[in-house]
Amino acid sequence: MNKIPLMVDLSNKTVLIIGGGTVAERRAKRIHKKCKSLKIISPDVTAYIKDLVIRSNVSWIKKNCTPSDLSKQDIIIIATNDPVVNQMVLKHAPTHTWVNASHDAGKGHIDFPITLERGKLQIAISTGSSSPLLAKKIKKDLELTYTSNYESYIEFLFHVRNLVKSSSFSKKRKHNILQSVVDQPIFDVEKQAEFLSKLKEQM
Ligand SMILES: C[C@@]1(CC(=O)O)C2=NC(=C\c3[nH]c(c(CCC(=O)O)c3CC(=O)O)Cc3[nH]c(c(CC(=O)O)c3CCC(=O)O)/C=C3\N/C(=C\2)[C@@H](CCC(=O)O)[C@]3(C)CC(=O)O)/[C@H]1CCC(=O)O
Ligand SMILES: NC(=O)c1ccc[n+]([C@@H]2O[C@H](COP(=O)([O-])OP(=O)(O)OC[C@H]3O[C@@H](n4cnc5c(N)ncnc54)[C@H](O)[C@@H]3O)[C@@H](O)[C@H]2O)c1
Repeated sequence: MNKIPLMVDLSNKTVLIIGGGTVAERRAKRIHKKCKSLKIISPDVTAYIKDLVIRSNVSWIKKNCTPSDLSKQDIIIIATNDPVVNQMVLKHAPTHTWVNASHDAGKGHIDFPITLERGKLQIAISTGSSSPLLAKKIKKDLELTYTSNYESYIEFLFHVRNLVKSSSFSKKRKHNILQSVVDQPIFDVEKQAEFLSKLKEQM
């Protein structure tokens, strides 16, 4: 296992998915709003992908993939059920392109770990392809700890941190405030607003 977790901005990246089945659909769902463009090459696609093509930046080229389709892409996701095609893409993908090999993760440069999202909080879980089902179970466990009220709490922490960073408080005081809102979490939205207005008064 040679991979490390990274947060990636795809907003100026072009993505190509080869295949239009279950895995392609999962990937398309996850990234279509985040990347510059998303192209899908496959003789057929799921109903969900067809709908995406109608209402978003996703395009579908209805054909079998060939080596000449692989140039000029920042990211290529291999998601066909044909081992010969999957192998062909691995062989012909340009060297600068990041490849996700959903049939055999070890052959690609990037994986799509399962994630738990609570607004700005994102927890990605990888078992290094040992057990995607364990990753799914761990997500379920974490959902019980990081409940939906973390979404507003994370937003609150974001505002506190920005205020503290822009303040002229001493380094020690800045640290104490940032530590206190982690040690004593405030989940109540009204109390969060009170905390922020008191903080502003002190600035
Ligand atoms: C958690 C979840 C999230 C998601 O995909 O969104 C996810 N796989 C899920 C399900 C699942 N995947 C597979 C099965 C069949 C049972 C089994 O094989 O165990 C099932 C079970 C099912 O379908 O219910 C087969 C499989 N998966 C990968 C390979 C290739 C390989 O292992 O090399 C093969 C063999 C393919 C083959 O045999 O041909 C690879 C990946 N799967 C990952 C994530 C990433 C690693 C996460 C980690 O490190 O733990 C990685 C690297 C992603 C990537 O491809 O970048 C998602 C839950 C979906 C949900 O929420 O319902
Ligand atoms: N990474 C994961 O999480 C994961 C999970 C399950 C399965 N898999 C693996 O991912 C691959 C896809 O699985 P799936 O469940 O989405 O399969 P699927 O059968 O639902 O879809 C396969 C798609 O590939 C298309 N295809 C076939 N030949 C093609 C070609 N020459 N060019 C372009 N497209 C072509 C088919 O038309 C179909 O749309 C398989 O290799 C499977 O073993 C990965």
